[in-house]
Amino acid sequence: MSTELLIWIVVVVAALLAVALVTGVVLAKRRRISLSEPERPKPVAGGYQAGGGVTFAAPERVAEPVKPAEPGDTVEPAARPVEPPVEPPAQRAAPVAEPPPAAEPAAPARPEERPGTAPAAPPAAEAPTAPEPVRHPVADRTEVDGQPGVGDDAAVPRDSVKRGFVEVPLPEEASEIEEIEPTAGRLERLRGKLSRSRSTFGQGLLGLLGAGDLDEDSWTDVEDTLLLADLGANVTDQVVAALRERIAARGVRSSDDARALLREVLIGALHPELDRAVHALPHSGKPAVVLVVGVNGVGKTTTTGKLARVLVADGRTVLLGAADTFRAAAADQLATWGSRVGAHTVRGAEGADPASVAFEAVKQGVQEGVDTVLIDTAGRLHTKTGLMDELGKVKRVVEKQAAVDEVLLVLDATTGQNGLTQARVFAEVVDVTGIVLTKLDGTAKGGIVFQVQRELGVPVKLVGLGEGADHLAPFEPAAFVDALLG
Ligand SMILES: Nc1nc2c(ncn2[C@@H]2O[C@H](COP(=O)(O)OP(=O)(O)OP(=O)(O)O)[C@@H](O)[C@H]2O)c(=O)[nH]1
Repeated sequence: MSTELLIWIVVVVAALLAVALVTGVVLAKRRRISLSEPERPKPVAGGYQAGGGVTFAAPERVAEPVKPAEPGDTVEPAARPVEPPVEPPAQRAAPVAEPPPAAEPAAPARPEERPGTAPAAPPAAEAPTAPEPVRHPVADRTEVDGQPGVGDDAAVPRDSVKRGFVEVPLPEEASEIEEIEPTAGRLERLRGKLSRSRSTFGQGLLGLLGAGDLDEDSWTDVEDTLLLADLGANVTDQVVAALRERIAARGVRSSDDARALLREVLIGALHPELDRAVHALPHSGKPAVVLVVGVNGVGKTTTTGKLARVLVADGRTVLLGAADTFRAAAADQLATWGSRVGAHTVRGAEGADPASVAFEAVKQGVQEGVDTVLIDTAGRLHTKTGLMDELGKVKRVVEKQAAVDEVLLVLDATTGQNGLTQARVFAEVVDVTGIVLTKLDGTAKGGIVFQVQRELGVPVKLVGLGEGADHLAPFEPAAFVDALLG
């Protein structure tokens, strides 16, 4: 081989090596670029199984672009202008910035006028006339047969003058943020709390079905047991029909057979396929907004606090909005829950416009970049129109800042049919996306879960099983039925 040929071979090999080297560097760079894609601080789409056991999700839909906050945003064009503030009660006055006197209607209580407060709901363009300030009859608790009234049954006038948003100090911070019990398997762990339901419902049915041949009288007893446990006529018919059909097809020879069959039918009646994720994850660069609605006393504030704990335990940041301005203690209660988990609470003065507090809460939530804003609302309105007006306004005003992802209707399981009546009223006025059934520990009528879901066509997502801070569990049909059957 000539020297010249050797030189050519060396040159060609060197050139090939150089090309390979350059290609390698380019590919490596490309790979680095795709790797260094700006990391999202938090997942913004799709759901995930929370380590805590409650499933949280961001909504599937792409949130519609929301309008930036503009002057006049807190009040719809047709809505009443922000009215002059009422003097706060003396006992609450301490560090609360004094609102301007009612005699100056053109200067409603606006947060930007207070030192250290971000601008909130600006007043409507038109200056309101000066109506006589009227106090909310806070002491009035509307009761119907011992139950809180709703819709036309409630009697609290809402035409009183509303005060604007007022920043007040939070109750003393808890000395240290509390340890939060993991929520995985909570329903199982709280199984004992359902014992009253269990004895009436599960054990009674198992006794009847496991007793051998069932005659018409036995089926009537099965029906009665289901009705007594508050399953309601429709669900009872459905469950009995399914049991009769399957027993005829397969027969029941042992108590294990009876248990397996009953379990299968009851789980089916709870529609395990429904999406029970709580839509509380941020999306489109904004916090998720969860409205908690329901009549007074059902456990809205407690549930909001417990839910904040679950989210915080799951590594989320939460801001609470105390839009239940009807009762000052409700805001104190919520702020205390917040301080226990390190969540900030935005609140207004007693009797303030709930929509302005909700607006301010979501605004601050967006500014602070929190994951979730939980808004506790009031449910004391004297007519269905009043309820619709107020909840509709809260929702509309909030949506100027960020989409409302979840409307959780809180129902007290111990109120039976009254709870269902409330549920129907709320479902008519606001688009309920999930139900929280509280006080299941205090009733022998766990069957209300079946009825509520069927009536509203909305899944029960969470259940309250006690007054304890961690007594809120995700609703899982199979675990619930197992708890009932013992
Ligand atoms: N046993 C039991 N009690 C509960 C549960 N959830 C809430 N409670 C209690 O129910 C009572 C009322 O709860 P709140 O959270 O104040 O109810 P609310 O709906 O916010 O009431 P208002 O602010 O008056 O509208 C409190 O004593 C709670 O401790 C539960 O799951 N089980």
